[in-house]
Amino acid sequence: MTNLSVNINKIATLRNARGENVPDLLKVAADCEAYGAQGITVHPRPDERHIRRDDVYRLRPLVCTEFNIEGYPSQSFMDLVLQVRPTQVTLVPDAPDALTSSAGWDVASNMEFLVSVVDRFKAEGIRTSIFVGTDTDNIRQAAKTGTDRIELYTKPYADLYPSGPEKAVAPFVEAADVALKCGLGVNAGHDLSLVNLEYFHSMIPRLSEVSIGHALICDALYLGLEETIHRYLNCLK
Ligand SMILES: CC(=O)[C@@H](O)[C@H](O)COP(=O)(O)O
Ligand SMILES: NCC(=O)COP(=O)(O)O
Repeated sequence: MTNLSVNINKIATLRNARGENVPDLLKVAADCEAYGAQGITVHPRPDERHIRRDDVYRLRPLVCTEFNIEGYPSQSFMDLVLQVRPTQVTLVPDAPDALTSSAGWDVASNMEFLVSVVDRFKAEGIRTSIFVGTDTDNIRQAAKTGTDRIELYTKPYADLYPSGPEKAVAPFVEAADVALKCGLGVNAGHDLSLVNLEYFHSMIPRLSEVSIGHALICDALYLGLEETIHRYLNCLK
């Protein structure tokens, strides 16, 4: 079964626009779970452009599905995660000023660092996931870190999908196959949408989780949050 984890970053973006509490991030998270989402994802970036550290603390007691925190493992980020103890932490190689995540880790070049971070989180019982591209040698290196899972960066798939779904998904099918054979769980995310998700899942049915935010929240502006979440869940059946 592939879990849908709703990334609520963009709810925080809208909330921050007026400096008050509308929309209420915690209510949206609870509603996403009530509508069937199997997880909530947040990406507290250093500049707190959307999700703030305080949001992460306030969300923790409320999230009753899987709580996934994404970010670059700076000391500040690690301290936050170790205090909050989510279900899963997803390690992302983003620079502090990155507009959004735009690449996975070069694992071999960061092996010692990633091993130490993975060890620290796993010692506290927090599931680990490393954000990577589809390069299969890099995925084999990721397995050597001891991480529980990888998360496949799916923007390249989303970009190519309109011009050729089969060509777009092929590297991801191979990458997932290699990861699973290495004993890794496989998550996926970034720019997945109602346009491209069902095909992606049909070609990689053993995905553990997709984390989806930007497109889902945009869809909800037209369809409503409950209907939108139901449509995304239907893509994962
Ligand atoms: C790792 C990943 O792909 C998502 O966390 C993405 O980076 C969302 O971040 P923004 O919502 O800040 O674009
Ligand atoms: N890990 C991907 C994520 O959490 C959401 O990415 P996006 O759907 O906002 O592109």
